[in-house]
Amino acid sequence: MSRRLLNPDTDADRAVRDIIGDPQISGFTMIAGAGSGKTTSLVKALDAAITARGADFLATCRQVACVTYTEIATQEIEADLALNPVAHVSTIHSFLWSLIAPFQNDIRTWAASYGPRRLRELRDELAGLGPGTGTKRRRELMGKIRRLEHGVDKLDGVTRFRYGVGRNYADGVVGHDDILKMVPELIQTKPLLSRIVARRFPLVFVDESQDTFPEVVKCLRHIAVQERERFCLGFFGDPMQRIYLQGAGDIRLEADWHQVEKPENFRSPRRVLDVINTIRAGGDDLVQRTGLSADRQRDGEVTFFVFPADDQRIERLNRARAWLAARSTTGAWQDDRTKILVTTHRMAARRLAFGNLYTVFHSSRLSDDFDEGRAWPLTPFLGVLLPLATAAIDNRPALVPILRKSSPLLRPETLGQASVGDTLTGLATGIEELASLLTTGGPGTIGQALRISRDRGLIEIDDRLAPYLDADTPTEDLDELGATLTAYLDCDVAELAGYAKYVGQLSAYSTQQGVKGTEFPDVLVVLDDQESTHNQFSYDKLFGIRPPSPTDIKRRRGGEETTIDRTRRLFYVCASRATESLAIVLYAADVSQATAALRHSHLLDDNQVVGAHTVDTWAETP
Ligand SMILES: Nc1ncnc2c1ncn2[C@@H]1O[C@H](COP(=O)(O)OP(=O)(O)OP(=O)(O)O)[C@@H](O)[C@H]1O
Repeated sequence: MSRRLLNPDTDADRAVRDIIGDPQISGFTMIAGAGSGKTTSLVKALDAAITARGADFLATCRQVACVTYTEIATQEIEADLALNPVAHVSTIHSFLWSLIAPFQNDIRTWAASYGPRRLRELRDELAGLGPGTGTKRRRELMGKIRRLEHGVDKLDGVTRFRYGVGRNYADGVVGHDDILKMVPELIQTKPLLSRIVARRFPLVFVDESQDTFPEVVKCLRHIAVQERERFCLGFFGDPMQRIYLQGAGDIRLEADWHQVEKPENFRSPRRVLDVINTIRAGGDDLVQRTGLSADRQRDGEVTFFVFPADDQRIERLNRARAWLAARSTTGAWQDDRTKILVTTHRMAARRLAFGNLYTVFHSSRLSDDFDEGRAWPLTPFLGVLLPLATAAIDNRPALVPILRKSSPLLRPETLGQASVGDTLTGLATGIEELASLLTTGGPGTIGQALRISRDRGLIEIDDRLAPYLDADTPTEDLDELGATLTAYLDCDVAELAGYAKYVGQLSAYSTQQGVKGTEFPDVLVVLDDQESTHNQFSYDKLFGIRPPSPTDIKRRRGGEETTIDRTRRLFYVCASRATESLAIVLYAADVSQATAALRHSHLLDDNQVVGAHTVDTWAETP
């Protein structure tokens, strides 16, 4: 049985079980604070549905659907349910695609109508570009228009549509953005589709409902209203944890829907709970109390640091961690249990020493792929060369399976061309050279590592990169990709290790937006407006260190969301991830002003503020 299912039932769990067994109720919301066990209740609701109706569902090809926000959340919930086939757990995009994929003609008709609509928008945007807009944006738009025109022309010839990240109608690929528009539009205009969805998935539960796209919420609501007695829809979420601007936030109740309360917090120790209740108080009036029995509830540790926003940021953060570890009474702040939350990937890149790689890819079209660890120029390192270098040192038997997949010398058609002994000796030499370059962190460039790998037959170089590997490649007149690749090849190999750890989620660093839904024993939140340069958020404004801008004031007066609201929610998500110890590090232009502002915020009531002097000098104290 899974960890989540082992938790005792709460009143909310019992209420949900009653609701999903009652055909008169077509929906419910469980809107509750951080750590209240919403995901736990969701898993219990799925389990209850499987127990009550699983055999019937299996016999009639029906399932209970659970819609998650991330792929990781999908895997966790599937594991909680031991991959039970009655549950259909998937991200929102996959779920929507599974609803529409059988209706290929409807997809074609929709694309034939949407394509020209989108083309008009793109052409209008291109025509409206001012003389100040760079050629890059102009070219991008022209490329998009060309591809879409071609795609619309080829729609009739597509035999089967499939779902991919980027739209490519000519190849039958319906993109991420299409799915979010197409499925809600089709469901709301074709009554038969609502009926078919309700027939196939009589129960649909949505996790993280606050960040679900409003159009998706609307279309699920439409099914619940149309198919009232055959369908039940449950939303689990917390508006205070909305991270994405386009999220639905609050969910309005239909007349027959129930609101299930869940007032407890099962995650945060006492001091952390006080802090998150204080953060939340500025946004709404939800106050959580602990759901843990007295013998399970701990005090926890909360520490605030205020440091000057100077060039000692990284060193001081390391000193603060060492200082915390030396003082913790619970064994907190060891490397393997600490999570450090920064606002941008760039901040993590600097701290994990891959700042140059970051800069190179962030001035290119591959920036999103870089952040997500799937930029094609780096794939040889992540997939083959770094694992080879590691295996060369401590796991030599692992070398052969890797090489079998990567080395052109070990393909059946090439194997006969040289003696096996010579081939293996050549590969072994290549691995030694590569490992010594990569594991000692150079000195050497990425280009050097790739040349060794190519010349020794460890890998084949991608055709798009190959021309740039040789010294005589002209460096003038490079296009954007050429400039990126040339700069990439010049980066130091030492940068690869930190990058691989970061994208493999093996480092202590995460972005603040990326940790929603998770929890860690020790959480250190870095608040640094200057370094993050993220204009969506401002901790200085949240704490009153900087005044709100005229736009903030105007928006607040108009009842619209401000930077301060967004930042409060982000801060709430971060602080509520800690199960034992929480540290907040605020970097400030004026330390005494920032300390005074923190005191004013009541966050410090029970907690101490530590300054730079303390962490700079403590190690010297005998
Ligand atoms: N009934 C319960 N009794 C004891 N512990 C529980 C109970 N329900 C949940 N927990 C524990 O509380 C923690 C938070 O649970 P969960 O992740 O389900 O909350 P959540 O509301 O989805 O969190 P968040 O919205 O902050 O991501 C987990 O460690 C979970 O095991």
